[in-house]
Amino acid sequence: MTTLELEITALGAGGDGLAATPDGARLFVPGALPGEQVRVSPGPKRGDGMAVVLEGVLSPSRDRVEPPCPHFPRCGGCTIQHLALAPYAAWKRARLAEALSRAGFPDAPVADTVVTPPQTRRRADLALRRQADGRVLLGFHERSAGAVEDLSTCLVLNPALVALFEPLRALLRGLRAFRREGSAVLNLLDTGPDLLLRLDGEPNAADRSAIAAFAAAHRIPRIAGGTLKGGTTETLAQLGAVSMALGGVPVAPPPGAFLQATPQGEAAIIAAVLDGLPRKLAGKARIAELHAGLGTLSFPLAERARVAAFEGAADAVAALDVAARRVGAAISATRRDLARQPLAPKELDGFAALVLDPPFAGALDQMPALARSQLQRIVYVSCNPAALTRDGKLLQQAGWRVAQATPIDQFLWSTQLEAVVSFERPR
Ligand SMILES: C[S@@+](CC[C@H](N)C(=O)[O-])C[C@H]1O[C@@H](n2cnc3c(N)ncnc32)[C@H](O)[C@@H]1O
Repeated sequence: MTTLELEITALGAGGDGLAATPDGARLFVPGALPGEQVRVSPGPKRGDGMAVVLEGVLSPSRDRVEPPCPHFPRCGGCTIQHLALAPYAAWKRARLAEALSRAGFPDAPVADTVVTPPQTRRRADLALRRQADGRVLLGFHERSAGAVEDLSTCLVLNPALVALFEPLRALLRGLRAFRREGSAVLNLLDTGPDLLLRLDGEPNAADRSAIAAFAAAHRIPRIAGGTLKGGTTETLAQLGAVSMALGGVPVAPPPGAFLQATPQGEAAIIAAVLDGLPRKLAGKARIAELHAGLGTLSFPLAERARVAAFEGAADAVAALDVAARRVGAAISATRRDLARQPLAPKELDGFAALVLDPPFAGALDQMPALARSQLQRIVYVSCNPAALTRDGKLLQQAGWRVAQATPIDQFLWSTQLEAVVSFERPR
């Protein structure tokens, strides 16, 4: 094929337009929208078809809009800025309906998508790269290849974090600890930005004083350091306490801690989780919460029942435990690796409901026990439709049904999709 004209029939899960060649081969057309007539040229082969290059849009969709960010479409942070918000939200809703349908729930009631506004993301994991000439690139990985898109701005992140881009580049330029590769986790807490720099070298005394001066100049209470491999972190500068209110309770997040990406997304998730619980909970009702993190859901849940919270990360569970004890919240926080040691069906007896919020991989190891348990309600917070399909199918096979499902778009203009799905066991 040299160039080809074809019609886009759908928007795929990866945000590419989908089309078929006259002989039926599947084509992925980045940047194209359903209903558009486009001209394409050959691109790389993919396992499930061929990615092609969009040469021109011959008849644009009415849903096409001008992408607002100068870094679009190179930056991997956003994939779908060229689609108007209403069809974008409908596409995300349809993806959740499809994920549940594949799990065996074709008639699941799926609410409209909760879309979060631009400039509200309070957490970013940025890639850092030093060029041969010493220049520092800071941004998200580009969609193609492993390059880093050097960001001058970002329309999804909170401006308080964007304001740190240029000063952070200047700091990194001078650090001996930063040789070629690194990453910066930027969390915006109630006490201000909280930074975790993962670099490929050891900070020396000059690095440490430059980092401390940077923290003071930009009112950053804490900057922590770590290696690219992950693992333990070290406080490099601490000018004050760090704190984040979760369900109204102040918690001290460890460096680089998981936070729900936006305050609006967090509020929508909490509302959907609480709404997914049984209508009536007895005074002494107990709720099991898996993958509790710092307690984003635990504290709101503790307003309704006693919460047995389980979490794998030692520093997160310690922060949750300290905060819960300080305010006397009805939460018992236990460290447990739920992949290696899932809760057994017997341990689940007596809970009025269970809430789980697993990482991207889902909760495959935990699902068989949940399916077989005596539980009547499971509220599943998902950040991966494929894992939700796989895990939901196990519940479907055990006779569970979907009571309600809410898509939540915390990562505006991306292909990511979060959802809160309430499963109930028919009596
Ligand atoms: C999507 S986050 C949700 C955290 C929390 N519910 C919140 O809303 O902030 C997933 C959580 O699962 C935890 N996690 C990941 N793997 C785990 C495992 N094998 N066992 C227990 N917890 C795990 C992570 O540490 C993280 O806190």
